[in-house]
Amino acid sequence: MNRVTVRVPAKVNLQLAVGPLRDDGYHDLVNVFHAVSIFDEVTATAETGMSVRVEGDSADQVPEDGDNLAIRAALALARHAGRSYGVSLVIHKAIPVAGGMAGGSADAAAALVACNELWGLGLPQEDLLEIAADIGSDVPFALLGGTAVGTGRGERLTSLEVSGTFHWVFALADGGLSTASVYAECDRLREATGERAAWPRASEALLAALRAGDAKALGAELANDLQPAAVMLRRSLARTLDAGREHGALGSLVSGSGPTCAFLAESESHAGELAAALRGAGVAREVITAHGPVPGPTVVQRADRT
Ligand SMILES: C[C@@](CO)(OP(=O)(O)O)[C@H](O)COP(=O)(O)OP(=O)(O)OC[C@H]1O[C@@H](n2ccc(N)nc2=O)[C@H](O)[C@@H]1O
Ligand SMILES: Nc1ncnc2c1ncn2[C@@H]1O[C@H](COP(=O)(O)OP(=O)(O)O)[C@@H](O)[C@H]1O
Repeated sequence: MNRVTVRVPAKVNLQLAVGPLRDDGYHDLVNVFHAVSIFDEVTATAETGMSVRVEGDSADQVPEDGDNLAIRAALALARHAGRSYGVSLVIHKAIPVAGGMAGGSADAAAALVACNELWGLGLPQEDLLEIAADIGSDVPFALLGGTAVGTGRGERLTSLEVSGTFHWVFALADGGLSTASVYAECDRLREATGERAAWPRASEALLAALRAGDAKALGAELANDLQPAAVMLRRSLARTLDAGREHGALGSLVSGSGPTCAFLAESESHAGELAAALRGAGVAREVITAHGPVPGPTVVQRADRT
């Protein structure tokens, strides 16, 4: 077998509590991650060198060199194994780029899973999680999927118990936002307003809503400390969020560092109606529906190269 294809989901953050800036330039977080049914696919084929090609939505905005997070993941795995393996990676993108839905982290996680299998390494999840944390704060969750709370810079994970399925609408924006700039804007706003960053804590009400599968209660608890910063950097998001509330979303928030906005619906049919209303309101480049939680990276095809 010399070709493996892995499907990997996007995430939305249900709670993102941002603590003070640390000496290493990161922030301590309570980050409740939730994997949703928008998927990239990464195909890894055995080759002598390392290469990456990107196809699909906004492929032109993704680097096809050593800056690509999937290639960085493959290199880190080869280094961990102590061998100079090669691989050609083809990424089919559907997750919005620089949209606060961790598409790059998802591709890195998919590359770890695909190359672990392609190269016959058989490394346990524990080792992959450690390699993942060195690539980016969101990459460990991208390996795990489902719903989980991340502490530290988001890399220390505990899976959460969730009942049922939640139905979401995502409003995709034109262009992305840089994660580092949004954290920096959050610090700037706090300094300007004299607000002291509290030590981040998980919301018990949010965790209870997840356990109970109670969409209404979850909608009321959605919270993102990066939202004011994302809205400050992209003023049009305020109108997008308002439109979701006006059209009956149970809860609305910016996903992570944005600019994608997420709206929680009561049911699959409500999500369809809400999506149609948001399209009609003209407040987004594109509006899509999805559900969560979904599992992390999944091998969808193993084949011999033809
Ligand atoms: C905000 C979140 C929410 O899940 O993701 P996105 O919404 O961008 O996808 C994450 O915290 C992003 O995680 P990730 O995109 O992996 O960030 P990293 O590559 O580790 O860091 C990029 C930059 O973000 C800032 N950063 C990141 C994580 C953290 N806990 N504190 C930070 O201050 C730092 O400035 C860092 O240099
Ligand atoms: N495989 C990849 N997919 C998407 N972006 C990538 C990838 N590898 C590197 N990047 C870079 O990472 C940046 C942030 O990507 P992404 O993970 O999509 O957004 P976010 O951090 O907002 O969730 C992009 O602007 C791009 O330059």
